[in-house]
Amino acid sequence: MSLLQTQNLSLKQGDRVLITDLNLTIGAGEAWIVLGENGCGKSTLLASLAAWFKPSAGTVLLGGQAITQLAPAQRARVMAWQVQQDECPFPMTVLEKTLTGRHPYLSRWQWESGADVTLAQQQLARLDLADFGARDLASLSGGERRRVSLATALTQQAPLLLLDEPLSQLDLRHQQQALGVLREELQQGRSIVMVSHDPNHARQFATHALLLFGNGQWRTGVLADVLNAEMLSKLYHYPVFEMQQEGHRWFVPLS
Ligand SMILES: Nc1ncnc2c1ncn2[C@@H]1O[C@H](COP(=O)(O)OP(=O)(O)OP(=O)(O)O)[C@@H](O)[C@H]1O
Repeated sequence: MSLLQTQNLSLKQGDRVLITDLNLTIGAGEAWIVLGENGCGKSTLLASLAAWFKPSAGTVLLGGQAITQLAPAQRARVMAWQVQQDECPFPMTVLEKTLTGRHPYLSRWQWESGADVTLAQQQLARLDLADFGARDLASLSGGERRRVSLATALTQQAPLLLLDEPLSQLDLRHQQQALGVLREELQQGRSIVMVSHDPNHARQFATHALLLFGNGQWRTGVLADVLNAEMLSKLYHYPVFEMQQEGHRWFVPLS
């Protein structure tokens, strides 16, 4: 059975049609990269997969059940959603923020356990944030805060990760580190849907791609079938060419 499925999902923002009749099936262990121009609907799609944004038509099934019929805590035990802008209105330490990833497993007045704290600290350490636990979240740089938000999603230990530009604001080394962490998550059987603005990230972790053209049209499939220079040129309305080196493919914009 698929982990997440959309059936004829259509999304609009105001009068603008973003996605029409999307049929997507995400299985265990699959890694999807979602690509498309600014404003084409990537975040809106993730929000609808997380039952936060109401589609204009169609359904989202999580573990075979309509997502709207699952309670928020039930959904959150299956799916962790890292949003694009993760502003926190309250003063909070990095560890407190990361521990919110355990909230789907706690009852109303229950405190996090020692095991929860250890798990959160482990996720911080995987993203080079071992010494940041006591820091005020508001004092962090943009890239550091982005990594805390990814660590929070990882702490949720959900089978499916919906990640909205998790690598944005990360420097080159931390991007590679985060991609390594995501590959480890895949090896453990988790599934990932990741929005990115760099088609070259696909090569490093993805099995499948979803291309959104911003006018209702979309394309899905295994990476080799969907990702090529012609398709990316069409997607970005800009000429892209493909370079091959040591068996790897790279997509480069023509300048
Ligand atoms: N509340 C709203 N009312 C009207 N239009 C909206 C609203 N929220 C978003 N939009 C528009 O919907 C479109 C899709 O937005 P979305 O955030 O999903 O794009 P995106 O593909 O994630 O973009 P980016 O790459 O810039 O993050 C954009 O044109 C945006 O301006």
